[in-house]
Amino acid sequence: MHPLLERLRGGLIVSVQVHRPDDPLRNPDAMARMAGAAVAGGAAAIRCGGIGGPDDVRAISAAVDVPVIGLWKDGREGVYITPTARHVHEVADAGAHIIAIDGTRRPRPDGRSLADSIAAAHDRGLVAMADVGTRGDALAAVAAGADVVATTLSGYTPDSPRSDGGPDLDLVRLLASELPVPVVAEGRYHRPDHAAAAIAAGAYAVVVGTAITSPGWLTGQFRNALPALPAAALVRDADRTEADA
Ligand SMILES: CC(=O)N[C@H](C=O)[C@@H](O)[C@H](O)[C@H](O)COP(=O)(O)O
Repeated sequence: MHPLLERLRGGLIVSVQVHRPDDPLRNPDAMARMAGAAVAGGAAAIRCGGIGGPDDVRAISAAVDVPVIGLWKDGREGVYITPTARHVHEVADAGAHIIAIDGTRRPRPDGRSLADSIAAAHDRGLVAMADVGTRGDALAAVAAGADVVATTLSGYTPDSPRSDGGPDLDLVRLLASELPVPVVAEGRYHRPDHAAAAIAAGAYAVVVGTAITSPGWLTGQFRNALPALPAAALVRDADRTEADA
């Protein structure tokens, strides 16, 4: 096993990404500070890049002393997580140690294969993490050379419907019992007991993103726990009369 992966065994990997172009935190320096805070809290590694791509990976790689799993989300449909070998090279140039790559069997925007993208990571001396949605994806990704498999895309691909909004622990359990490479649990681990359950299910490490690094999401959790505001308090500006102004 790659020595870098040894550092992740049993650990919490924190995903530091924004998900919307208009997120107020969409800024490489803000992301680097968020990553620093996660490391101070005990993160074994940082997963980062997302729609910020190489700029965020560069800022975070310079700011933290734990392994950096870099990715670049380019596009919104189909294969968009580090979708081609060109994206792999740019994330590698930005300083990532591990490259997260869409590891599904769907067609890629440049018509090339997952094996090509993994070979690009290996050419740079880096670890290739395949983000999969199903057992079939995972087996194909290992055959294509993936060093580690993550359950990131379970619930986000047409052949992996999301059942209840929670994490896919069944897939973690299945892959951990079958694959010859480490399996990382990722996707909708929103509570500490979810993360513990992932390790108990055989995950090598667990990634938590939204529940730690999205203040907007966290705010919504608290707001939604409060009783609904009375209708009178919900009058919108558009509903006000001139006399109100
Ligand atoms: C499906 C997809 O594009 N997942 C992305 C992959 O990097 C991120 O948007 C997620 O935040 C990340 O996987 C962590 O998951 P969660 O935020 O649920 O803890």
